[in-house]
Amino acid sequence: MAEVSQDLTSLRVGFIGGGNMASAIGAGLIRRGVLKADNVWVSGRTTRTLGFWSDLGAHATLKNGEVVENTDVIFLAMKPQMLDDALAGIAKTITKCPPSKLYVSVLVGVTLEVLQTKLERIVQQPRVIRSMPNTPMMVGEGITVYCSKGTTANDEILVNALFSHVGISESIPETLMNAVGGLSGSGPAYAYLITEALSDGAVRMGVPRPMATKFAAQVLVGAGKMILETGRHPGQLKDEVCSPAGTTIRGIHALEQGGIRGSLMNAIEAAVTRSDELSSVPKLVEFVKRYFDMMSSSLILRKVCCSCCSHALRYENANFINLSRKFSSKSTVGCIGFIGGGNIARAIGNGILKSKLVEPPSIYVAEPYEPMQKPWLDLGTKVTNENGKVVENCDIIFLSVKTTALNAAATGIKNTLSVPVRDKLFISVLAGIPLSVLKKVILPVVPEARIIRSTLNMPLLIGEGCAVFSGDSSVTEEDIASVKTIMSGLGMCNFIPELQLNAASGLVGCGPAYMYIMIEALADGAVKMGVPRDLAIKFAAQTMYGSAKMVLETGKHPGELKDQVCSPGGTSIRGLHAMEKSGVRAALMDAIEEAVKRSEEITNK
Ligand SMILES: NC(=O)C1=CN([C@@H]2O[C@H](COP(=O)(O)OP(=O)(O)OC[C@H]3O[C@@H](n4cnc5c(N)ncnc54)[C@H](OP(=O)(O)O)[C@@H]3O)[C@@H](O)[C@H]2O)C=CC1
Ligand SMILES: O=C(O)[C@@H]1CCC=N1
Repeated sequence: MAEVSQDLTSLRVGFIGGGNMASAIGAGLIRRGVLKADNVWVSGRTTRTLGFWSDLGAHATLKNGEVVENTDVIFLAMKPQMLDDALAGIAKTITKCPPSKLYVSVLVGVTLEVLQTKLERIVQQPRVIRSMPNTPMMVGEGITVYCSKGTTANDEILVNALFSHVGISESIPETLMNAVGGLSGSGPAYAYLITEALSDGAVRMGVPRPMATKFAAQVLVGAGKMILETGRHPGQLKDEVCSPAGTTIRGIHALEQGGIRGSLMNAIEAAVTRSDELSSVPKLVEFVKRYFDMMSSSLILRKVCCSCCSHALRYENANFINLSRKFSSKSTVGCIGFIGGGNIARAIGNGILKSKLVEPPSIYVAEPYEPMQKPWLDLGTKVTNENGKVVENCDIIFLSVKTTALNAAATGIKNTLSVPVRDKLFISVLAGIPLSVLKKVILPVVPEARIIRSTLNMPLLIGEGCAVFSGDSSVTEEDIASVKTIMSGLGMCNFIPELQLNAASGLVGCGPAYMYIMIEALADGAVKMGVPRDLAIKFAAQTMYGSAKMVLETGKHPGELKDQVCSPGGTSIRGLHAMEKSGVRAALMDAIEEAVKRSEEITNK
């Protein structure tokens, strides 16, 4: 396996083709300090992408031969249909005979056999690795699979080390390359489309656009990471988000009615079919001809409007979002209580303990159901049947019972208090229950209680949650600081007006369940095309996670990021077409609408 710590700063790396994929790999590695910009050489057919590389401090040239002469590892990073042209470019511009070099192809569908045969035109016995990376490498969360021919063990170790610095990297048999590529290579495009559609659904229900896109991306980050870190089945994780007769199951129903699983499987099959087509040499030749015909007419267009066509990926100039996810405003919190010790309470409790905000004995949990008590006892927290005990001992109390159990929880407090209490901060996680109702139920039992209403999601468990809070004027600045401190290790935290809370919860609270079934469906699609199940689930989750992180870290529109994945006439656009035909966007918007309607039903009960 790769030695990720291996020092690669003296390695000289070349890219023939400096577009989207080369930028994701090369700029990702340079920005992480893995490669020195001065050791990177990049060539293009035109100057379109070269300015980006010069600005980065790399050597940019129109001569492919210069790249081969000056580097040890050469990435072939042009479109598959431009391979012949690029190799001819090397032969034409080389000034001295290239010694043995390692070639790494990122070309979708082009087999090792074809690569080797073609490379033999310029070098004897070429060492070649066929790889399939993806663009979230730019933020260090890519996936690369590769296979090789004629290489040495050191070549594989080196390439694995390079790719491992910017994400997951695995060697697989060549027979699986197209199938995995349909999931991981094209997958970011599906994930961006899903992000955009979730954001549209939330906007439709009244959430402002920047908030909707940020929450949608964080839901993908959290869900993907939950699968990768817990190793649990996506279906199991989905079940934990779906309360009986709750909001999420309504959303899931809408997704299933929209045929979401079939549609995602279709997307993978369509992309893999296109890879298989690109692997077939006669079809490739025919495609090259069509491509050149199209290119000659688009070159005329380019002359007319070259300023607007000349945008390459310019990540360093991109409007990076300062997420301020981890709050620095530290406020001290005393003991923290939970009335109701179920899934979401455990997610919060685990997160609090993981971030070492308090020790386990400072957490009090009232939970009557014995099997639910066990995990809390195992954590070393104090567990009781008496709600009153929790309220007496804690200043901040999470109300985390089922929505239908609110009145019973308040009665439970009243009946088990040994002394009168007042002036506590309650944070309700009950979907749909408005502040007015919460106050009516809590204030008679705990006078002067300040109440915050929230929607949180399960990826809190691994520090990648998304939480939204609302409170009225009784909630103090100090309360807000305490909430932010509690949330500091749990993920993204936002205060919003109560009016927007139901709409946001249709995305934030329920969203992970939508993601889990989509990850499961993407994995099913890859399994259908021959990828082993464990790899398929891991790659599907990582693809979702990495793509969502791209949206959050680059601040670019998901549509723009999606375009960077979709090569003209390539595999990803085939997959997207399959998804659009089955109405995936409408299904996702319906899911949010249904969940919000259910929240409103609960609110108005
Ligand atoms: N985008 C993605 O998400 C992924 C892409 N890939 C693979 O990566 C490869 C590149 O895709 P992508 O980066 O998106 O495409 P881009 O169009 O963004 O980049 C292609 C680059 O190749 C250059 N090029 C074209 N012909 C030649 C030539 N004869 N000599 C030197 N350079 C040349 C282009 O220069 P110019 O602009 O001047 O024409 C451009 O810089 C494809 O093979 C694709 O299958 C694999 C996985 C994911
Ligand atoms: O769409 C394409 O063909 C390329 C390969 C995988 C991702 N983008």
